[in-house]
Amino acid sequence: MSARTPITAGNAGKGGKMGDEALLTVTNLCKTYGPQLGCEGVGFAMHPGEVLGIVGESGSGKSTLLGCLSGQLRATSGTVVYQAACGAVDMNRSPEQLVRRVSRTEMGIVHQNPRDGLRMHVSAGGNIGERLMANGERHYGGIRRKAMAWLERVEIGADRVDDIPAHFSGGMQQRLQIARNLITNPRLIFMDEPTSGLDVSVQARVLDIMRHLVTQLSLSMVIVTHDLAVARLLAHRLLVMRAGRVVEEGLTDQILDDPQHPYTQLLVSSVLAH
Ligand SMILES: Nc1ncnc2c1ncn2[C@@H]1O[C@H](COP(=O)(O)OP(=O)(O)OP(=O)(O)O)[C@@H](O)[C@H]1O
Repeated sequence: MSARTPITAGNAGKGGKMGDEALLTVTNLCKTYGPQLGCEGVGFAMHPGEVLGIVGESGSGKSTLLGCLSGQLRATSGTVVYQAACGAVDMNRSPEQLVRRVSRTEMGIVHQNPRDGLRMHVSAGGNIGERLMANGERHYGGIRRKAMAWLERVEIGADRVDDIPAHFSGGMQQRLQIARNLITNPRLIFMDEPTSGLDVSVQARVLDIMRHLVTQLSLSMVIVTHDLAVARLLAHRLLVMRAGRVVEEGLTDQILDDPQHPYTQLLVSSVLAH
């Protein structure tokens, strides 16, 4: 693997403010599906306030890695230790109930397909509000007010609060997913190709909103994308994956401006050629 400048508090660029203690520490992570390799030998540490991009071609293991990091998939071996408010939690070995609780209260997941992250026939307000209820809020009026404020924050009019996501455009559905995930003040957000199904102009708006929210809320984020422009815009640091392994990692601008690994060079040059 080609490794460069380790990320530290202070060299983040892109306005990131990072804490010293790792939020996520991944060691020798491996996931297989029967005989099929998902990912192997993955290790890195991620700090609070950091945006980590995972890039690579289709089938390189990006979604598998994201699934293991977020506790949605159990790894075959290795560890993913998340520094939760209650202490360190191994997302792969801790009891499922604890992993689910930490995931619900401290993490958020924005899926590539809004159908995986939204209830399409529940109102927009209901989609956002149920996250607050799951975390113990019971005051209906307060939940509705907060839901409407978050709709405005992601540039969906508060007057759409009673509409169902099935009646929203693709860009609105992704912005609703973002609101649903951020309303509970998570510390760590996972995004799996959040803009890949959208038109370029719609993508730009969603990315702009994400960029502002990440900065405003000092969020930590892991974003999977095959789009290097998205990675350049949002990520402080990149992991480049190929055939299940991380082949290069480093600060985003360094990797994209001066790729060291032949595979990364190919990836970058194929984008420049378009
Ligand atoms: N449920 C599964 N059962 C069997 N093999 C799987 C499963 N999920 C993923 N794989 C395999 O694991 C490898 C990595 O797949 P993964 O979906 O993580 O890649 P990816 O980089 O996210 O691809 P894409 O960009 O196309 O979503 C592939 O060879 C894939 O076929």
